[in-house]
Amino acid sequence: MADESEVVQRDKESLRFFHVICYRDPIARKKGLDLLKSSFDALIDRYGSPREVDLSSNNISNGFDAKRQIIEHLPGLLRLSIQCPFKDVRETCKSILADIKERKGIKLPRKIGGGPSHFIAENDVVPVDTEDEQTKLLFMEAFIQNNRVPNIIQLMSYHPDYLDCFLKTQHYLLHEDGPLPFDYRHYISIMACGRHQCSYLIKLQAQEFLLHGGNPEWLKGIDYVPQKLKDFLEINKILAHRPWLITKEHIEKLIAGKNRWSLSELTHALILCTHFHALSTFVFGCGLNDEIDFQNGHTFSSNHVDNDDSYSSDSSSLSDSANNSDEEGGLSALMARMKELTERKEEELTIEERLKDFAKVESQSAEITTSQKIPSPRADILRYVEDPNFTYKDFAKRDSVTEIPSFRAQDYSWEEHGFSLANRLYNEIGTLLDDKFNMAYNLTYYTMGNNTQVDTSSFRKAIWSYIHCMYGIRHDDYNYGEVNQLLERNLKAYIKTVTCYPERLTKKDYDGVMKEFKHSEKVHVNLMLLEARMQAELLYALRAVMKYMT
Ligand SMILES: CC(C)C[C@H](N)C(=O)O
Repeated sequence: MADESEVVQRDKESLRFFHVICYRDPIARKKGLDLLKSSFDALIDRYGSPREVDLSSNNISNGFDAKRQIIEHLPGLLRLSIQCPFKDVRETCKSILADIKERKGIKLPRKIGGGPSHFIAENDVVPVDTEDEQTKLLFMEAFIQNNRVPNIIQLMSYHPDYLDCFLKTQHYLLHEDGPLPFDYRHYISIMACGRHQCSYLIKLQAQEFLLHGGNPEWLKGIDYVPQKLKDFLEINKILAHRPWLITKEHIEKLIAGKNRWSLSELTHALILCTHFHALSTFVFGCGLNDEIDFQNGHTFSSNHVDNDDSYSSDSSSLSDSANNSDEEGGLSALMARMKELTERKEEELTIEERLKDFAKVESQSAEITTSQKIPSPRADILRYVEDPNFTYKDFAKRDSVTEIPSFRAQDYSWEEHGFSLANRLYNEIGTLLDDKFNMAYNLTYYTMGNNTQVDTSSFRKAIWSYIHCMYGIRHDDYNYGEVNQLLERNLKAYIKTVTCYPERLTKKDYDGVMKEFKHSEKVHVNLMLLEARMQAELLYALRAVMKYMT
């Protein structure tokens, strides 16, 4: 087997190799495709010859012989032949593959895993070659930004308006002008995903890290990175699992420390890491498969049996009620409760009553047991993580209840405070995030399962508020009694697992909740979980920055 640095090197070459086609402009793309085709022609011609191949035009010659190069690029070609929004790219790659097989008899890899998610059947997902104009443009955008349409993007495309905001923000955070250098951005993303053992995103970010000139040594783990990055590990850890513990001293330590983070750099880093913590929850919540060209995404063996059940075979589930098929009355009962709440006049609750309701939801949440399937992190993830046993702990069970009161959203809210501070320290990001939060919060199609013209706002609000509640954030004007009326225990358990312990979620958990919802709606719920959690983390982080500054 190749040693690790060789694998890293190979990834890098391969990415560069395929980078030549990532253009919106068809003429530029055509040039790239011609180059790709002629490169492979040259490789095929020299196949078997031990001579080094010189493809100096895109500088990929690195001592690999032609045969090895061809084989190493096959997974990439396979990916492009299937999962690219540009037809010309798909067709060219298909013909190159056919050529390789025909002229040299090389066995081609096959895709495994059936689509972007192992929770959702492939033909229930929006295809990459969709005819829908808006989605098509978004896929093209995503392809140019990421050199691929990642599974995660394909899944989000159930909700194109949201995807639009998402792509803009992620592109801005990772690829546009900003306080942090590119290698730092991708490395911080990797460290963030490490907190939830999200190897899927780690692999994607490691590729980007290399593509943007990152030092391959760093991918050996946190012992190989500059101290400045290491200093960020602690705040990353706390933010990921117990953000209420962040204080201005954490900020101070980084700003005034030996390795001096500027306030802008730190803001960039904090936003990046909240973005990737939250994104990790989405990856697990929707059961994303590895990309086709990742090791688990394809096979060269002809007798490989697709084992899509590998995730569902797990017998542990969220809670006892997971086995209850009728979910406390099902969708019609839920809709009746929603209707009742909307029609009932706003109850005049006293402050004490509201506080009590909040505390009740909070302590009930602490009683909910989540999936017991605790995966042990693999070495390739652990190397980016410090103190892996530090995880979410119920806010209601925090050690110093008196010292850490719940977070009053009215005292420090996204709209009034977080938004402008973010914009001030890192130009424009506040606006982008604001659009994305609003989109996720307000998105509705007025449907629920097979029902149309449904006002779903109370249900969506309950989800959002419940997540904030698990992180100790209280909205004065919300009636927390609604959470208990609208979110049955099993759904709460799912929300808690995805949000706080995403790495523990199983297919059975996904199948066991919101049974009458469509997959697109389950993904919709997951998008809300992602955004509400990101906002919760960010509120704590920005409040600490504000306290440091004043
Ligand atoms: C999460 C879903 C129940 C949302 C619903 N489909 C809506 O249009 O609002």
